[in-house]
Amino acid sequence: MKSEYDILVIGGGPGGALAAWTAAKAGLSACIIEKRPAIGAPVRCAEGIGKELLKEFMEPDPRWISADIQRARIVAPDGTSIALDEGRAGTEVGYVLDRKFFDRELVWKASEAGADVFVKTRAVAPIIEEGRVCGATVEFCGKRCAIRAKVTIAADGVESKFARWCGIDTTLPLREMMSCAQYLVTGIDIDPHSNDFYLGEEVAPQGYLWVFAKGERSANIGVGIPASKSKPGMRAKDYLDRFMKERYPEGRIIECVFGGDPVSRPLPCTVADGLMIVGDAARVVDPITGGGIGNAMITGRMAAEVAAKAIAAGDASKAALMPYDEGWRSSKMGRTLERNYRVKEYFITLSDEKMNTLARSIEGINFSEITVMALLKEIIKRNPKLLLELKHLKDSLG
Ligand SMILES: Cc1cc2nc3c(=O)[nH]c(=O)nc-3n(C[C@H](O)[C@H](O)[C@H](O)COP(=O)(O)OP(=O)(O)OC[C@H]3O[C@@H](n4cnc5c(N)ncnc54)[C@H](O)[C@@H]3O)c2cc1C
Repeated sequence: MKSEYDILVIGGGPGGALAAWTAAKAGLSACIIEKRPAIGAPVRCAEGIGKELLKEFMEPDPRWISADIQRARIVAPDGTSIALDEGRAGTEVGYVLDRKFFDRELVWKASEAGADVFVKTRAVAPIIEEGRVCGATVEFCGKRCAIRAKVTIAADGVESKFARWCGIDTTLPLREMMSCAQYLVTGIDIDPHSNDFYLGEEVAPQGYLWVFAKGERSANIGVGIPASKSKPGMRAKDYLDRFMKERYPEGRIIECVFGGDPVSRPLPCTVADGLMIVGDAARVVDPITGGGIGNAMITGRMAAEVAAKAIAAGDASKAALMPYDEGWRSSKMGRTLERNYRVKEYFITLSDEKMNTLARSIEGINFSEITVMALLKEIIKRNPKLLLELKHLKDSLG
């Protein structure tokens, strides 16, 4: 293990992999450390990703795609179903990945480009000198050593501690952390090309339940509810078990996933002297869908591009790294995150009755685009009084 790199990346998920891959392609020395013994496992994700977003990074490969999704269904509390069909529409449906292989592929690409990769290697503390982050103390097989870097990229996911250790306030109210439970289920009758979303107080209060096809007779079936709502007997797992019993009693559970998903605004600042924060650690997760794979990749790539320029100029100060923070915030991704946060804050206040009314108002419509925006515009068109309730969203809705 070398003790000095241009870029040290903490975490081998999609955000970290893209940061290291981009840095290595730019000719920088880069290293990823991952605390788990294997990249990509265990999976803590429903594995859905948009097609266009994925293609920005890689051509889809059947080795790491479990299902090609062509339809989506949103099911309101009273069973009213809004069908979205890719044949007639754009592409916010996409693929269901096999993240065990997908994450490995990304890290493999980083390694092929020249990045070093160390698994079972955990960052235990930052190295901070004169207020500047200069790398991390890492633990590997019980031994500790220092890895110094011109820029350290915290890509340590939802449980991120690194940024906090560097003095950044990363506290998150419980109501903005989704508590999730998911089963990989086989032996069930499903539409193998559909992703379904169920809403309502009975299935997932202030959250949603998903059935994401994983193949002909398999699906990721999961529930996310705000951690603040999770109480004995009303945890995400309880809602999931009830749904499974009612809908898929024949299903065989071959994998369980429990984890958190932030649905907050992103961190107020994602850079410091010598430090950049990407992916879930920066909380760039879509507050409506809870999706963060693509945004982790976008921020990972963008961080490394800015870091490369800063290193070339011999200046890795906060000011020199700031174009990363400004860049993603003003990008389409950053604007969508802000808009969807506001939309989510409104939608979690809706009663089941109101959700049913809104769903019924757009039932049977042929959408020309499958996007949150398209759905929202149609809902507003059919329920103009909503505009009063959504006054604060007017600017972002355009
Ligand atoms: C139940 C569930 C379902 C989800 N479904 C979807 C979905 O369908 N679509 C979607 O887009 N997103 C989904 N997400 C979110 C998605 O999983 C994340 O947004 C995505 O993985 C973020 O990538 P990342 O690289 O930022 O972090 P991660 O993928 O979490 O990677 C971070 C890595 O850092 C490592 N690490 C942490 N601390 C250290 C340390 N101190 N030292 C070394 N390594 C460390 C971790 O072990 C981990 O491997 C879901 C999340 C959950 C919980």
